[in-house]
Amino acid sequence: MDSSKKKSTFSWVLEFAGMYKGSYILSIIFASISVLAGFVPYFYVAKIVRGLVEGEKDMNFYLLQCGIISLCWLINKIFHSISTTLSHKATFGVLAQIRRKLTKKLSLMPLGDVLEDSSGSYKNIIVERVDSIETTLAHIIPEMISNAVVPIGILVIMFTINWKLTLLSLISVPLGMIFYSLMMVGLEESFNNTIVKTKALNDTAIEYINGIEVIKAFGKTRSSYEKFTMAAKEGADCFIEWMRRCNLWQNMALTLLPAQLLTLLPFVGVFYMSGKVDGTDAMLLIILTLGLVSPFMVVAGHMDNLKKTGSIIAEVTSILEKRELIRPKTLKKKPVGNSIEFKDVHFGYSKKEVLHGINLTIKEGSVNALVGPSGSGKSTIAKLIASFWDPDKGRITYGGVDIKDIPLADYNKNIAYVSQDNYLFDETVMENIRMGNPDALDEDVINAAKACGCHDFIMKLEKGYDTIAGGAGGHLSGGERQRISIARAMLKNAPIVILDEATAYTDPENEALVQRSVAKLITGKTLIVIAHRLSTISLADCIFVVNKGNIEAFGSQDELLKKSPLYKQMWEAHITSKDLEVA
Ligand SMILES: Nc1ncnc2c1ncn2[C@@H]1O[C@H](COP(=O)(O)OP(=O)(O)OP(=O)(O)O)[C@@H](O)[C@H]1O
Repeated sequence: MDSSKKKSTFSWVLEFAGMYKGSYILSIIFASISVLAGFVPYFYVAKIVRGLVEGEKDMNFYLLQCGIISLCWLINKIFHSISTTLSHKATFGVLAQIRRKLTKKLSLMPLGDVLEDSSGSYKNIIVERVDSIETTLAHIIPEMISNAVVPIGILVIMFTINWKLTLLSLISVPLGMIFYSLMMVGLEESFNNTIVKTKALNDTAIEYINGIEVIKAFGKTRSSYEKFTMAAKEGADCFIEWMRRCNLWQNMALTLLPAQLLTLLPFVGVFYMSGKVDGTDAMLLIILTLGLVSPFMVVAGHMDNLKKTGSIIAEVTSILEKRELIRPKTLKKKPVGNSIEFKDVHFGYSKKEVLHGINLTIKEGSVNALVGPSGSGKSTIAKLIASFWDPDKGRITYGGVDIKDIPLADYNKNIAYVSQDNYLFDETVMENIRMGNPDALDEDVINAAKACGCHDFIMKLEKGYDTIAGGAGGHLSGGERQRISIARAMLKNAPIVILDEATAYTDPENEALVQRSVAKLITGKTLIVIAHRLSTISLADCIFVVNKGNIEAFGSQDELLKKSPLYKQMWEAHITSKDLEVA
């Protein structure tokens, strides 16, 4: 947030404008001409007035003035339209650039950091929040600059006509500025508060919608709805509070700042009566004063929008400044084999360390299991292997090379991560599986699906492989979703498979099907499985017992039963629960 404050909105926009800078500059030039053409008619109106006062009878004189006024009006409209079109075009380019940078940033950030924030909140910033600055950016640059220029031009002319009356016409401005400053006191805080509350409302809405199944199943509809309505009320309250704080000052400022005519008229009367100004100049001053008001109001209106844009820019900047996984672009040293080694690895979420010096070796082609009590750090170890984050201390090597020295894309090719909640995109089933290997032919996809026991149920779907999987795979059952994600991993054909063992779909039929597809997936691979049911890993080459962020013991099942009291205890508990199931 801070760094955005160092830069003005304009310099920030220009930074993103890139190839569109020219369009913005042209837009400003066209807008300035448009505004100029907008205030030239005041002179010609004054001329008409002078003609009427002085008894001019030549019709052509009036027709000429009217012609010029019409021409100016036409120029004003046409140039304004060109300016706005150019500015809109440039702004869409800038927004596309911002979105490209944001999505690129997400791909460079540690995956774990991306997953930690709700996907809804990134979507909200990338799509909606960025979109909401389009109108402001498109209008603000040409309009604000040109409308700021007009009052200055008008004032210069007014000063040349009669500087005393011009100064007197501005009496209300300092007063208005005082009220404007009062309005600005605490505005930043109130405004930021509205942003925080609106974001909270947005997150609560996303949570409510995403969790609707659980909410209904556990009868939490009322409390969850209350949380949502509370967030909505707090959102509304902070806006009302903001309005309440600044309403009076804002109205005073908006009344006084453009009130030049009110102060000018009595003085013009006095000056005219005492012969210090003639009728034409008096008229001209009155007409020019009218021309001060509307550009001024446009600028004032944009100040508010500029503030909103500033806060969105701060949100975008805060994402762009997030930490990245630093990886080289090219591979300096080729890994030898597919072994993985942790050397004194420490890792923590935020400030709390959860892994305290892990040392482990996963041999190429071996079957490995991570077991241990809930919260002991099994998933964290698996996610570090998958490069979701970097360790805070220590090293993880792949084939003898530190994974920090391997380009991320190269490393990712070696890992297939199959979790319980693998995401299915709102694409066809065919494309969802093909994501494992974008170059795979339809035939390869179908073969992978067959190997994972998906083919039959896919063929029974309304459009077979062309059926849309639905948001997060919602059109498919849990077991079906899981088998599709296993097929996707199989198509990837990565040498290392990390399997967050499923516990969710444990009906016997599905379990057998999932186990069979897993067996096909892992043939000849290095497997790391986070095991919740010990019977499934009893034959593993190496079982790592994770406890409180440490590897307490490792070895085969037989070895562990002898040397690890924790494992023995877990195994006995598992056997007992199996017996109970059978009984
Ligand atoms: N994203 C996160 N942010 C903060 N803390 C986290 C995060 N993920 C896990 N933790 C904490 O880190 C510790 C280890 O969690 P981890 O998920 O690795 O354990 P686990 O052994 O896989 O647990 P389980 O068997 O219940 O899945 C726990 O204390 C957990 O609360």
